[in-house]
Amino acid sequence: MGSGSADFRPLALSMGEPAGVGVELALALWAARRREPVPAFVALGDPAVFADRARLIGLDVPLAETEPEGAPALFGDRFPVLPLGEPCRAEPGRPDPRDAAAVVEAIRRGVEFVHGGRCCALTTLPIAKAPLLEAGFAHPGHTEYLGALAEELWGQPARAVMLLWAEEIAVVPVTVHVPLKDACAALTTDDIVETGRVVARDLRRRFRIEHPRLAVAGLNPHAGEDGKLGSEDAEIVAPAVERLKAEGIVATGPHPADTMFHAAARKRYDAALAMYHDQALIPVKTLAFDRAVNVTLGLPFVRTSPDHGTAFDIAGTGAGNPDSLRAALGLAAQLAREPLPA
Ligand SMILES: NC(=O)C1=CN([C@@H]2O[C@H](COP(=O)(O)OP(=O)(O)OC[C@H]3O[C@@H](n4cnc5c(N)ncnc54)[C@H](O)[C@@H]3O)[C@@H](O)[C@H]2O)C=CC1
Ligand SMILES: NCC(=O)COP(=O)(O)O
Repeated sequence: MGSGSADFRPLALSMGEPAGVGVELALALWAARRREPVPAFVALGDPAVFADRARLIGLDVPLAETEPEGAPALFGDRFPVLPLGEPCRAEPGRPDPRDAAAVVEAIRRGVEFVHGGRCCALTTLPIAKAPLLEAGFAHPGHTEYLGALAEELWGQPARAVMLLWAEEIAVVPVTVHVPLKDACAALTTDDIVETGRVVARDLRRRFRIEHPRLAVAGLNPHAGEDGKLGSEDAEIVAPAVERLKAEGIVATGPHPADTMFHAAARKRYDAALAMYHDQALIPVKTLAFDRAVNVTLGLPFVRTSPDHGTAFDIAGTGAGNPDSLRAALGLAAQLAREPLPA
């Protein structure tokens, strides 16, 4: 199915939050694989979570426990799953912080499989941040954790950057999982420049855009209105744009964020750099909620995710739309196939 021939390494698919919608979206995509092929993956997590959810939503999905190497050949007939961690306790829609270790383990093992050449890339099912943080997890999201894992396993510094990508829009938040008041206070010229460098490099290397055009948003209304509505645009953002340009990166801004995302404006850039999480994610989720993919740039491997979260309100109903996960799996397989230019 898709790349489900035995010649291909599978994608690693981490279980995500076992109470969330991700589990059933993966099952639904597998169940529909003959109509709409998906790249072969191996799900990493508690097999009972997948089996119970399939039963609950009325899908006939035979599971097969396997190591990654066995997944491509199995994929046509069985849903491949590699058991990890302890049995999970969550019920659909009701997360249990005692599952945190298993959730984190699935992500870590996925990265290890990619590092070891046993999987071609990682796609993550959504996690809920609160139960993980409650259980003592040290990172506010996958992005930050993946940066730390990359440094640990590859032994080189990694600046993990969140890109939300769809055909019609691509956005990058410079500050990510940070409370808004702290994001404003923490924003620095260096952060914008370093993020811009990663985006320009990876759009070129991974997305094959030869001269990526970056549009940098201002922080304040009307990008500060000549300093009358805040000084950060002139003092922090504008110097970052100048530094990126001086390095030969095509960058413009600071642009008033409210007028950067309409159709004509989006034609002028390949990615928008936003100064905080919602400035980036509101436009992409408004325009392309069921298609957009979260891609982590700046890593020595490919990681994608659907753009949405755990959707506890519909978990266990079978009503979730799997299209963003389908796009995430497809993009991961596509990016992993492309050899990286120097
Ligand atoms: N990549 C990840 O791990 C992500 C995790 N999250 C986490 O998810 C949790 C819930 O976040 P929310 O802000 O509520 O966002 P959410 O995306 O989980 O849900 C927002 C709304 O969209 C709907 N929705 C989401 N995915 C859907 C799908 N596939 N089909 C149909 N409807 C869908 C939900 O039912 C809900 O009404 C939080 O803990 C958040 O941290 C959020 C975004 C990404
Ligand atoms: N809102 C996007 C999001 O929270 C996803 O973050 P991550 O877990 O992929 O870092």
